[in-house]
Amino acid sequence: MALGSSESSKELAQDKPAIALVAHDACKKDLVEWARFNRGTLSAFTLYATGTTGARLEAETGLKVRRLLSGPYGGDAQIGALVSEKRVCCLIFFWDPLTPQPHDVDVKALLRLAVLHNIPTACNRATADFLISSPLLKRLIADPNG
Ligand SMILES: O=C(CO)COP(=O)(O)O
Repeated sequence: MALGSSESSKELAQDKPAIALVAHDACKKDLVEWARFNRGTLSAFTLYATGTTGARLEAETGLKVRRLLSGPYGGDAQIGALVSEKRVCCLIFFWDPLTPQPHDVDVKALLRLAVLHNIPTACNRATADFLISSPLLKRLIADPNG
């Protein structure tokens, strides 16, 4: 998979569980704030994000992010593939309920795949708080393959 950010091969080889992070433009500030607040926990995971979301997360939180394509250019579809292969344990997707998106079909497909493959998904900050503080997530950090 083509990744946008440069990481050492050592980091790529680490067997950490992975989380996917995505936010529409109106929600990016909220996601960045949430990620900054949860920086410690998130650093235990490999983080994937769509292009612009990932760039903001890296710049504003210091977290390392594997950046995929921007959402409207296929990033949601790439996250959908990770979800379908169960390569991410959670999806944090702050989607904008007030603005039409040119790639709405991709957004819908991603959310459908997350439900289909039973991937825990947070679409707002309150749910993301529950997810990130779940004991199940802590168990996954301790045993990524468990
Ligand atoms: O459009 C998106 C999700 O549908 C997000 O894409 P960006 O992170 O590239 O803005």
